[in-house]
Amino acid sequence: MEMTVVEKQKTIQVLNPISQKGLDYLGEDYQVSEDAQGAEGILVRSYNMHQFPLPENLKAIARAGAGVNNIPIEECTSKGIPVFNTPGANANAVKELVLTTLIASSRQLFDGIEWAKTLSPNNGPIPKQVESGKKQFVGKEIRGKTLGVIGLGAIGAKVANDALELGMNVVGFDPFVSVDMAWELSRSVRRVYDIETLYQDADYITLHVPLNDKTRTMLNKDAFQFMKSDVHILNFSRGELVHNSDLKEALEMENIGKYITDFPNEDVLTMKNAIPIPHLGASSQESEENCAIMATQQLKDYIETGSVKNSVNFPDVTLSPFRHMRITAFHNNVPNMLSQLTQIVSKFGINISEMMNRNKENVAYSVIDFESSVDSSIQEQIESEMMKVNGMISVRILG
Ligand SMILES: NC(=O)c1ccc[n+]([C@@H]2O[C@H](COP(=O)([O-])OP(=O)(O)OC[C@H]3O[C@@H](n4cnc5c(N)ncnc54)[C@H](O)[C@@H]3O)[C@@H](O)[C@H]2O)c1
Ligand SMILES: O=C(O)CC[C@@H](O)C(=O)O
Repeated sequence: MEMTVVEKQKTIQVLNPISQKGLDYLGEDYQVSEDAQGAEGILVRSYNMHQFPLPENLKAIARAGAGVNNIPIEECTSKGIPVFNTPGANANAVKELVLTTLIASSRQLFDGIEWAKTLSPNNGPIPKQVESGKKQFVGKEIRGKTLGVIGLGAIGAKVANDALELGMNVVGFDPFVSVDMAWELSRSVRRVYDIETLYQDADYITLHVPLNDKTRTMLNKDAFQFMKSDVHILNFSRGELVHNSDLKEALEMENIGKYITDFPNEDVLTMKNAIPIPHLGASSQESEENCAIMATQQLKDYIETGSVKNSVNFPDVTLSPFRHMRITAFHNNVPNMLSQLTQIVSKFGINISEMMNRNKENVAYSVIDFESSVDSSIQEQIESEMMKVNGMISVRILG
C-alpha cells in the first residue's frame, strides 16, 4: 500500500482583512486563520498590537501598509522577530485622496454638500434656494497658492510633484530624505531646512511623516503661531502628530483655517472647521491589493528562505534558495559573531557552502548554508550551542 506523507500546513494569523489577491500568494502549504494557535506569521494592517500577546511560535510579522506604530517593534527585535512593511505600495492611493480633499476643502465642498442636504422643498423650490445660498461657499482655487509638504517620502514626494502639475508652488521639509526620494522629487520643489519657513509660507500644509517619539504632537501651539490664519492642514499620516487641545484652541480662535484628517477621534469630531475622514487614505482596491501582495511575499520568503526585504528592524538580505540546510542567526551587532558560529558548525564536521552577515544599527543577521543535511538531533545541538553565544537573539534552522 502506498503511503502519502501530508506535510503540516503553516499557519498565518490575519488581524485585519487582507486582500485575497495577496493571500493567494501563500499557496497550499499555508492556512490563514484569525486564531493565534500555532501561528508562524502575522499579517496586519492597522490593528493595535501593543497589548497583543505574540504567539509562541511566531517567526515574522508583515504590515500591509506603511506605518508600523501599531506594532511593538522593540519587543519583536528583542525576540528576533522581523517586522516587514510595504513601502510605497499605498502611496498613490493616499496622494490621490490628499489632492482630492485639498481641492474639496479649498472650494468649501464639504460644507456646501452638508448645507445642500439640509434644504427642504417646504422653503421653496430647491434650485432657487441653491442659487441664493451658494454665495456662503465661495472657495479658493489652489493654482498659484503654496503647499507645504512635511515629509518627502513615498507619499510626500508624489503629493509634491503632482501639486506642482496643478499649478501650485511647493515647499518641502524633510531633514532625512532618502537618496531615492530626492531623485523622485521635482527640482521645482523648494526645499527648506527650517520648518518655520514652511509654516510661514504655506497656504496649505500636508503631513507625511511617520509617528515616532520625535514627531508625536509636532503640530502644536508653537507651530500654529507661525502659520497663516486661513491655512488648511491636511493630516493623512497619524492623529497623534497633532496636539489635540492646541489644535482645538487654534481652530476656535481662528488662528488656523481648517483641519482635514484621516484620523478622527472624540475631540476632533466636535472641533470647529475640522473635516473628519474615516481613515480612507489607503482604501482603494489597487492599494489594498498592492500592500497585501507585497506583505505576503515578504513574509513567505522569510519563513521559507530567511530572505529579508523591507524590514524595519532586520537588515535587508536577499538569499538564493538553499540546497541542503540553512541556519539564520539574529544577534547583537558585535565583533566575532560569524567566526563563533562557524566554529560551532565545524565542530560537527559540517562543510559550509556559503555564508554572509549584514547589520542594521545595533543588530545583525548571519546566514550559513550547509553542504549537506544533518539529522534533527544534530540540528538541535547546533541550535542550542548557537543560542548560548553571547549576544545571540534567535536562531532558525531551515531545510
Ligand atoms: N492615511 C493612510 O491610510 C496612510 C497610508 C499610508 C501611510 N500613512 C502614514 O503616512 C506616513 C508616511 O508614509 P510614507 O509611505 O510616505 O512613508 P515614507 O517612509 O516613505 O516617508 C516618510 C518620510 O518622512 C520623513 N521624516 C521622518 N521624520 C521627519 C521629520 N521629523 N520631519 C520631516 N520629515 C520626516 C522621512 O525622512 C521620510 O522621507 C506613514 O508613516 C503612515 O503613518 C497613512
Ligand atoms: O490599512 C489601511 O487601511 C491603512 C494603512 C495606513 O495607515 C498605512 O500606514 O499604510
